[in-house]
Amino acid sequence: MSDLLTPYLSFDREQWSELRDSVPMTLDETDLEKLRGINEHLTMNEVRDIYLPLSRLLNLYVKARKGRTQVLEHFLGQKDNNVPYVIGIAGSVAVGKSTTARLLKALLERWPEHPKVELITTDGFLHPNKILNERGLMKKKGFPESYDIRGLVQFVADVKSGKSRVEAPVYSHLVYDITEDTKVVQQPDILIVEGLNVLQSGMDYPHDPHRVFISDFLDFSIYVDADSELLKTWYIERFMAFRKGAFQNPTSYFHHYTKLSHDEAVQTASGIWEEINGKNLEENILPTRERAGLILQKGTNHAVQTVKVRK
Ligand SMILES: Nc1ncnc2c1ncn2[C@@H]1O[C@H](COP(=O)(O)OP(=O)(O)O)[C@@H](O)[C@H]1O
Ligand SMILES: CC(C)(COP(=O)(O)O)[C@@H](O)C(=O)NCCC(=O)O
Repeated sequence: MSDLLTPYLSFDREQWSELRDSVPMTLDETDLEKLRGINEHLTMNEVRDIYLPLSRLLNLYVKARKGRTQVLEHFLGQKDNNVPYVIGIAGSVAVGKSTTARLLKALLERWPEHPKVELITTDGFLHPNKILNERGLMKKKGFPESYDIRGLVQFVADVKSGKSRVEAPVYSHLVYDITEDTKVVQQPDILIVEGLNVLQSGMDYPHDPHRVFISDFLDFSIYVDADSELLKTWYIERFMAFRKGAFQNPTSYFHHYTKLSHDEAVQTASGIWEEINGKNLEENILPTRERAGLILQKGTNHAVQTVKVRK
């Protein structure tokens, strides 16, 4: 496609990082400590060059949306309704959605216009293992049929409609199932919804067609992208790190993986990637990429190489 015909403006790393000159914010030591806590592998260069300009752009979008809402409220003679601004973050398993979401939360809540930023992950809306087992879907976690998509859409719709208190179920990667916990969202200034399915539509759910999608309630969306070979490597690396950490816990669903040799464990992770997550990427996630308002394209070491912004 010629550049003129693409709906995106494309910035290479250098061009994008130059936009940080217009970011009237620096990071102090407390901020840096907080950001380091999000992910030890995250480099501060990456935060400064890529995510600070991104938080600035988002801040401008939030303010513009607020202005538009105020026009409507003025027209209707209403007071400020405090409707949250909703940002969706999509992309493959292991691309870094969760890290991106937590980082953006930390950066966005530093802006005085929107100090209260909440984060929700769509895995809370996976069906519990009991249902997945009954339906023969245990090896389809993350595929459209593994989610209570109506519950998820209703949740986002409730938050966006300004409801004062909305609850979501919580998934645990450790027990590999839905827990008894709930996540309560109470009228934040910004809600970040992170999950591989946030840009999917009714077409992606032929078993349960629905007319209202998550995207109907998103004010902005980001797709985090990388080549599938890299994604597979990152998935295996994370699996190996979990093996040394969380899987050691005897209550972990994957505790038995700690008994495998190094090579067997790599084989296992590679198999899960091929059979489940890589397949889901090709079939159900990658086709939604061009629905995003902004695409972050990562290269080796998670360094963002290109940023594409919808015109
Ligand atoms: N910006 C980053 N820099 C370095 N490592 C990262 C970055 N983002 C993610 N990672 C690493 O990549 C892996 C996947 O990240 P995660 O946020 O858990 O992905 P997802 O939520 O998409 O499954 C993790 O091991 C994480 O530490
Ligand atoms: C829970 C997930 C489906 C991701 O869900 P999301 O938060 O993106 O909705 C995924 O991390 C997962 O567990 N996939 C199943 C195969 C595996 O164990 O990696």
